[in-house]
Amino acid sequence: MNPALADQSDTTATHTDSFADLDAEVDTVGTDYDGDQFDLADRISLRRVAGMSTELTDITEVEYRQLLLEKVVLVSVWTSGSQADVDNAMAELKLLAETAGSQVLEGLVQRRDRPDPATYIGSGKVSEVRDVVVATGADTVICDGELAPAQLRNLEDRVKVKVIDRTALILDIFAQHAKSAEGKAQVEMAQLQYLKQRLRGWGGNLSRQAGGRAGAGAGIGGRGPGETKIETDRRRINTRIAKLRRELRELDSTRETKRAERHRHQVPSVAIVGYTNAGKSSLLNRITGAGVLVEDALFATLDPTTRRTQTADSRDYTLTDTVGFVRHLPHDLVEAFASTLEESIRADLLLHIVDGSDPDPQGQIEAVREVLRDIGAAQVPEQLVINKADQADPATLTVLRHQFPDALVVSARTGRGIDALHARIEERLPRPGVEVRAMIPYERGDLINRIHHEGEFSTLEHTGDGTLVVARVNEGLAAEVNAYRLSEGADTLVR
Ligand SMILES: Nc1nc2c(ncn2[C@@H]2O[C@H](COP(=O)(O)OP(=O)(O)OP(=O)(O)O)[C@@H](O)[C@H]2O)c(=O)[nH]1
Ligand SMILES: [Mg+2]
Repeated sequence: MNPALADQSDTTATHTDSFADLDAEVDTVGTDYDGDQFDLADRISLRRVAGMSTELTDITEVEYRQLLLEKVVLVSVWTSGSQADVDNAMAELKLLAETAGSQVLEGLVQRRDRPDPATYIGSGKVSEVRDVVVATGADTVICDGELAPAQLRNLEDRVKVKVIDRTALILDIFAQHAKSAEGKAQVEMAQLQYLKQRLRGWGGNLSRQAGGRAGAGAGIGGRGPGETKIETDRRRINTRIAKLRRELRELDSTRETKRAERHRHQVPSVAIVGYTNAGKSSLLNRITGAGVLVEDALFATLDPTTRRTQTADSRDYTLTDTVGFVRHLPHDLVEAFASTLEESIRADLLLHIVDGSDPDPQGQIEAVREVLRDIGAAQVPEQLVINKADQADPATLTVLRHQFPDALVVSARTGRGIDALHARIEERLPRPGVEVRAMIPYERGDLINRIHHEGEFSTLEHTGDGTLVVARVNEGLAAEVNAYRLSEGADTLVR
């Protein structure tokens, strides 16, 4: 082992590997055993060494952490779980980094009981990361997880390139993908909230300043030329957040109007939720022919799309495609996307789509359910739908079927299982609550039409006096149909 890499201060074993050999054996135990590390030179000889390093000379350049990811080194701390878990997590981080537009040069994993409070990875390992950064010409280090501002700062000071965490990475992907005014405002707000906590020097500096100024007699609001950049930035950020919040409230009221409209007509709603890239948009397209963007990319969909469609027995319902979830979805994002996510909370049924071909579908299910709990949608009835059956390992499908007996197995691509899915949606949609018996005159064809879309017929008979109807309808429609009610007591409230 290269002595320069030996780290006496770390008591945990480390495994360092590149993505080319993520499958390599990892040693698991040992206190000061540092793992079967490849000699750095060997490791690097396997990869293209980038010609130039974009080292930052002035640390203030990274102050704002505006991301321009190009050549990155991934760093992760492996605290629990199996080798497969850590591989999956690293593979996902790699996919996220690539989705953000960067080229991944190396993946480094350190096994520790918990991340180092000061530097995330063991402080001794930091110089190893620095070596890799220099040797590969990486310009960014991405850490898996959400790091404390001080951890980011310490790491950045020592590896001397930009260091970002998984949260910032996800925020960046969202920023790149946001298209609608609402989506853009939501992402910007989340980014600003994140940034606000991470202005360099924030904290100590400010209190010193405030004390100094108070002593000099400057009152609250009397911020003059003497204020620090950090303070100015913080105020600018707060002003911007307040403005975004107002904008979002306005945008939300438009959505609220539409939602109220649907509610008045009591159209049942189904929301498609699930892990990112599970095939939610594909399924919306398959069911409604919506033509929504489908992409083999994480977070392709950020704006909810709602389509009206029908069950086989002609009842209308709406189907909404939503933003995908991911493990450890940044809390600021969940908060900023609250209005978008509300579509799910208010739905009558959630179609929870799972990618059956993923290495860890159970992990995806758990992560999605966690976010659902977080946004208060845990009470909404959920239908699990295992997608990509055409691509999934049959053995995995068998296990999933066993574990989740009510789940449906489908393929949005081939159409397999879609009929059963239609039937299941029909079965689980809330039924209209009022049964009516009425003789509807022929000039009220509009009522028949509405019952067709909003209710369920059990009898529909054309007679000399009009159309004899026995049906279940919602309360609003029942009030109108009641004008032609056949006999007292024939309609009963059945809830
Ligand atoms: N083999 C196979 N691929 C599928 C299936 N359904 C979707 N895909 C592919 O999976 C990728 C993601 O599909 P999307 O429908 O965009 O997934 P999504 O859940 O909407 O993803 P985000 O909006 O990014 O969260 C695309 O490349 C699809 O073509 C399926 O049943 N089988
Ligand atoms: Mg999508």
